[in-house]
Amino acid sequence: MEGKPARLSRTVMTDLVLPQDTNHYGTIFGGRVMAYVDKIAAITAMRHARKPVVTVSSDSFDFLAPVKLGEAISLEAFVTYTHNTSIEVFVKIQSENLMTGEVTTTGSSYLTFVAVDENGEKNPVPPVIPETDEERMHFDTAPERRRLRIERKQERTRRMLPPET
Ligand SMILES: CC(=O)SCCNC(=O)CCNC(=O)[C@H](O)C(C)(C)COP(=O)(O)OP(=O)(O)OC[C@H]1O[C@@H](n2cnc3c(N)ncnc32)[C@H](O)[C@@H]1OP(=O)(O)O
Repeated sequence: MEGKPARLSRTVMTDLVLPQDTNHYGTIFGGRVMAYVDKIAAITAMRHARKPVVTVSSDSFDFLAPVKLGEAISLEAFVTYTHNTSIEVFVKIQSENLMTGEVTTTGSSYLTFVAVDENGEKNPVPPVIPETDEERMHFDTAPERRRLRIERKQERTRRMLPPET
């Protein structure tokens, strides 16, 4: 399958933080941010694969700074790595104080998707071609992240099994 540059699926999304998005501290709900992250990452993966995708994994999520009521939340996502049927997407989250223009990075995460066919069976994806220094950095470090995820999944699966008698 022919490779595709990461820039072709890069996705940007901005929204205004309204009262219904916030908790009683006047800052955005963590769950709302995670929903945005899953959505933008899924759009990016589908733009790359041009097939339906399902989320199989999300890496740990660090909330570095709150996003406040009345600020803009901006997310940027791009494909960092592909394997046979899986696509890794990096998402960066920033807030912007619309009065001052101050921009703060508030979090980031990697998500992994699997492309599926009409029966929900896994399906091959085109390789990604990194072009910028940032894309190459994420690409070069991806095999190690993939290895750790697979290890973590095996360990969790083992822990969910009933103890042997
Ligand atoms: C858009 C949405 O939000 S969908 C809703 C949430 N997501 C879902 O419901 C998905 C539920 N899961 C599934 O349906 C199945 O696990 C499937 C179809 C995705 C995969 O089925 P399986 O045949 O068991 O897949 P398998 O274990 O071979 O893994 C498929 C690929 O995913 C990768 N993978 C699987 N689990 C993980 C994980 N936890 N982390 C990272 N990669 C993973 C594998 O390495 C493999 O990659 P490769 O083909 O590129 O080498």
